[in-house]
Amino acid sequence: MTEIDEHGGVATASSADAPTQQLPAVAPDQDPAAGAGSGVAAAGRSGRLVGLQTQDLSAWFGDHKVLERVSLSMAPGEVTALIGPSGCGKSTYLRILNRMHEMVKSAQLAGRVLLDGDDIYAPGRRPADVRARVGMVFQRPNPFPAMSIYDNVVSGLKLAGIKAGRARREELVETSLTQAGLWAEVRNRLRSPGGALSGGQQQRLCIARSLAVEPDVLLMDEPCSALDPTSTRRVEETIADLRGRLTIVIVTHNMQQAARVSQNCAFFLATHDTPGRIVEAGPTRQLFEDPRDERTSDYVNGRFG
Ligand SMILES: Nc1ncnc2c1ncn2[C@@H]1O[C@H](COP(=O)(O)OP(=O)(O)OP(=O)(O)O)[C@@H](O)[C@H]1O
Repeated sequence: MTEIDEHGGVATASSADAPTQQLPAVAPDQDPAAGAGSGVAAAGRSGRLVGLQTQDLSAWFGDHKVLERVSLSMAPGEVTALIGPSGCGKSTYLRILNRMHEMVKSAQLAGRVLLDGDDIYAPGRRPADVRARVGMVFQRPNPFPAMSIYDNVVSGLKLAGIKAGRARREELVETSLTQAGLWAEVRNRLRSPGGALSGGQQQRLCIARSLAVEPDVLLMDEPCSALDPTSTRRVEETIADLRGRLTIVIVTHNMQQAARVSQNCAFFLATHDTPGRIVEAGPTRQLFEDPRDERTSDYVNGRFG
């Protein structure tokens, strides 16, 4: 088991969780260009589309094991949706992908997380560097309410420790707000407080704040669950526009949303005495129209959860 100390350091792993079983994974041969829309450039700092992969990932809070050997490939430039009933470990899994899991004191994990083939938990890898490449948007929009729209976007850079001159900041603010689908609505009031925007606009502002850092991956934890249907649609349009620019992993309880926005899907399931595992993962269309596992069929058709 890999122990994470409170500073984000990682101690040695024992062989207790050595891989014994390969769980279903998204086919690695999917064509990333298929998600590239109209041939737009990759938005990430590395200038190309980058994939994310977990290998036999297990996680604990204290003695409570919440994830069991989760192996999954999240294809570059595509949207992967994580679905499953409440408590099956989706958010925990997502938080492991950008080293936020270790912010909980009792948190532990085993297994590997590979960003573009490199282990984000390798000794010496700084959590802040990982979080600059793997951004996160949360369930509730959390802009700084008193800070201007402009400064909210720029704050992403400051939080990530990225220095940028005034011209570069202005360019990033416009680009990020444009990519987040908010520029046209706020371009004439960039100095107004972020808190004065509607809930849906605030969520797109938070997306812009994440994009300003030019991450390779954007994690979204139920980004529309606090939004009305119109705002939800705008955020979904934003996700569709971002497809092909960066790799997106989204947790959602909304099956229609998973079907609308994602190209790949992973169905997680836990029981009262077994930790969360992936039951089935693959192209979204297959999971929804021709699932291999009866539990997947029952879940996506609303028969439980
Ligand atoms: N900070 C924490 N400390 C202790 N246990 C936690 C913590 N966060 C989550 N858990 C536990 O881990 C398990 C997985 O929770 P998690 O939030 O990852 O599930 P989820 O599938 O995202 O659920 P939901 O869909 O309701 O958000 C649950 O049993 C939960 O109680």
